[in-house]
Amino acid sequence: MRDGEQAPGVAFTRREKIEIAEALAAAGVPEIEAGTPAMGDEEIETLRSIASLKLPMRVVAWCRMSEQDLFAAVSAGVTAVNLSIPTSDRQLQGKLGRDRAWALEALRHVVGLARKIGFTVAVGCEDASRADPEFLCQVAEAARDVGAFRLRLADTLGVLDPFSTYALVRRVANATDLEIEYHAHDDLGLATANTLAAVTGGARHLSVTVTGLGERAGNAPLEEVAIALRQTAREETGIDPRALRPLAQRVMDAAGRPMPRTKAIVGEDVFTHESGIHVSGLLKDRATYEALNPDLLGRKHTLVLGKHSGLSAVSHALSEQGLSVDDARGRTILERVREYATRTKQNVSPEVLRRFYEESFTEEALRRRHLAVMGA
Ligand SMILES: CC(=O)SCCNC(=O)CCNC(=O)[C@H](O)C(C)(C)COP(=O)(O)OP(=O)(O)OC[C@H]1O[C@@H](n2cnc3c(N)ncnc32)[C@H](O)[C@@H]1OP(=O)(O)O
Ligand SMILES: O=C(O)CCC(=O)C(=O)O
Repeated sequence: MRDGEQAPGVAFTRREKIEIAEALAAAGVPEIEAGTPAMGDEEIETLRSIASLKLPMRVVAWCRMSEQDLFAAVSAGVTAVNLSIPTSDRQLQGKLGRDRAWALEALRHVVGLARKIGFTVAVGCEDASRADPEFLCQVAEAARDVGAFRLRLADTLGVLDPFSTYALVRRVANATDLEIEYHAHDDLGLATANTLAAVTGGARHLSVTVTGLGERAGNAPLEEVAIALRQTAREETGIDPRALRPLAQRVMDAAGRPMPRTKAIVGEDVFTHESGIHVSGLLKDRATYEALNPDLLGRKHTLVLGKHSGLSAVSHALSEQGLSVDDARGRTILERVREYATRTKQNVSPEVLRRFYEESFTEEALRRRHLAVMGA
């Protein structure tokens, strides 16, 4: 809810954030980063409202590594904070005019203070992907010494690939007994792959956003990570797969963005089949073209008719209307299906298919008469 709402032009109302928090909890999400108290009174009140719901999840406030942000989190009534510090020299120097020694000192001071106040504290390593891994290990050691429970490694600019993610996470995870979180960005389209690589490297906490909504190209999508972990690594996340699509739609509505039809796991078309070869295979044995069982997500396969359909698809669609055709008539109808799909750029509805079926008799009669005239 924090990085997701950083997507350009996305701005949730308090009511929307509360409803999204409730939906996330209902879906089994164990933790939300619900907002940034430093943004001011409205955000603080929203965080306070979410925290007061006492949902079965940890509600975290995102803060810079500063006393000021920490006190804003106190006003927000949350019990957990992510205290973020730039960790690359580029960012430390370029945006703060600081160095590594300052970062370690600020971390010890602010995390120590947060622990005294009673917060559960995670430390966010901004731009960890461009940081010296040795320095990240020092950050981990300092964070652990002053009572943080987790270290977040953020690929803030989305520059890593799965191999470099694995190496980075492994290196830091081996050097600390803090729990490791990985926070991916999708600038290279690798956020989900990198997040899975981070798990293999030792991360047990994953920053994700619904549909991958987030800063610039966004983050790793919750739905992709949850289902990919289950399918490829046999890791259960506790997320209810059936909740993912309604959740994604709710968030897209609040974000004022259309859901891409091809969006993995939750998009309209991801279990829709048009190509003749696929449809023919599915009709014989659905396992031929099914990697992910749609039942898991409360969804089902849909067969549609279009430019790439074959005879099996046409015969099947007609049989669903109680109609049957021989191959010759089926192929006549298939020609019309292809022509229609190309001309209208739409699939053929059952009503249009029925019309093609009915008209195929007239066409045949006309063709017969034409042949008879030619013969005469
Ligand atoms: C990678 C990420 O996603 S980081 C999270 C990004 N999230 C946001 O920016 C949340 C929305 N932001 C805001 O509402 C505002 O930027 C605020 C309230 C946080 C700060 O607003 P302003 O006081 O007006 O500052 P402004 O936005 O101009 O600049 C950000 C300041 O934070 C400082 N800063 C950035 N990161 C850190 C950090 N980890 N620790 C301490 N200070 C930091 C910058 O140096 C800059 O301060 P400066 O102007 O003294 O150099
Ligand atoms: O430092 C953090 O908590 C991560 C912040 C973030 O969103 C990022 O670096 O992309």
